[in-house]
Amino acid sequence: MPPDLAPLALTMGEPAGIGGEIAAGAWAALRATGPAFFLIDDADRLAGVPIRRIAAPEEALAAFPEALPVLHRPLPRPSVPGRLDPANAPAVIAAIDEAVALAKAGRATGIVTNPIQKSALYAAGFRHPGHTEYLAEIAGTGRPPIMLLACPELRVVPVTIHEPLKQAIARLTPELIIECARLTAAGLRQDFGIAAPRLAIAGLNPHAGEDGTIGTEDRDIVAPAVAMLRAEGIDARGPIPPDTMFTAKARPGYDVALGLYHDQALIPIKTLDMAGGVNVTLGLSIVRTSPDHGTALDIAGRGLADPGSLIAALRLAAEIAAHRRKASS
Ligand SMILES: NC(=O)C1=CN([C@@H]2O[C@H](COP(=O)(O)OP(=O)(O)OC[C@H]3O[C@@H](n4cnc5c(N)ncnc54)[C@H](O)[C@@H]3O)[C@@H](O)[C@H]2O)C=CC1
Ligand SMILES: NCC(=O)COP(=O)(O)O
Repeated sequence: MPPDLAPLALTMGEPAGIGGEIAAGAWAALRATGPAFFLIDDADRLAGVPIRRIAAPEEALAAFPEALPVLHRPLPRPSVPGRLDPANAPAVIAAIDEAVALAKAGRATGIVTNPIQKSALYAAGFRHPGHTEYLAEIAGTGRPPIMLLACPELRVVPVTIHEPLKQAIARLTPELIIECARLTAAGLRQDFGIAAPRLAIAGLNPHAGEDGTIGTEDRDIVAPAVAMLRAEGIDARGPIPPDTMFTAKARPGYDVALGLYHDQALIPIKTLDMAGGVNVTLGLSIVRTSPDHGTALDIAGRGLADPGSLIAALRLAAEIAAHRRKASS
């Protein structure tokens, strides 16, 4: 573990979910190798591993090999696994805000977010569909955020994110696809060190529309977007029939697959590697990753939660930070 690097900041996520358990599991897996991180959470609710309360992120590196460093932020009400409590929602959001502020100040190398229960935050007045959109507001660069999910065998980006499917399809335009593709290509260059990313863009309809005979969106929206991207030098292909673009044979042919809506992009990666998938927000001023799964309220507190995706998220955040450091040196 390089001694001079700031640690990563890990947020509490939904206190009734599995965030605390997987944070403990991730610490146990990474304590000897890093990357080092500290958790912003109520230290009193954490169990199973040694905990070290720290007063500042700068104390985390020394503590990390021996105990999980925690910036203690007491919850208004004790958390109960599986039971949502709206009184704790402000603390969940405050942990995200604090992690972002620390990353912006260079006191954290990046942020890794534990899953939030979106409906619980909406009920408490949170106005953003998820972290991705919230982070774009508080740590964005003026461009739309891109949600990329990555596992060793596949990267995917949904062009439209958290919105009803009907609305997502109605909103599809060549411009929307082009903007998403440009930002994705820039993100892969900056954060993954891929000099000339190859983009595969899914079709919308069965067989990518079969020459306009099974829906016209592929011909009229996706194909012009691909042509424009190619004209400006981006290695884009599509519209590709969505049912075959994720096969083992097809995947090595591209660096990222753009799905036109949330589930078109996320179902393949979660099916392929739920335990190893990582959610990354491209286009922020800070590094942000997250496990690919949600709060798992159904298993919270039962010792069943797999920390694999969080471990992968911590490792990937450190790798992305290293790419950014290299690019700026
Ligand atoms: N980045 C984030 O903050 C995310 C938050 N969510 C939120 O999570 C909440 C629940 O969403 P669901 O659709 O139920 O998805 P989920 O991922 O929480 O659960 C789906 C299934 O996978 C299992 N599972 C999830 N993570 C696991 C792990 N680490 N180990 C073992 N089993 C695991 C659960 O027990 C459940 O059976 C929603 O409010 C959703 O918005 C969902 C995805 C990402
Ligand atoms: N389905 C992925 C997801 O919900 C991720 O949301 P977030 O990272 O934007 O909170």
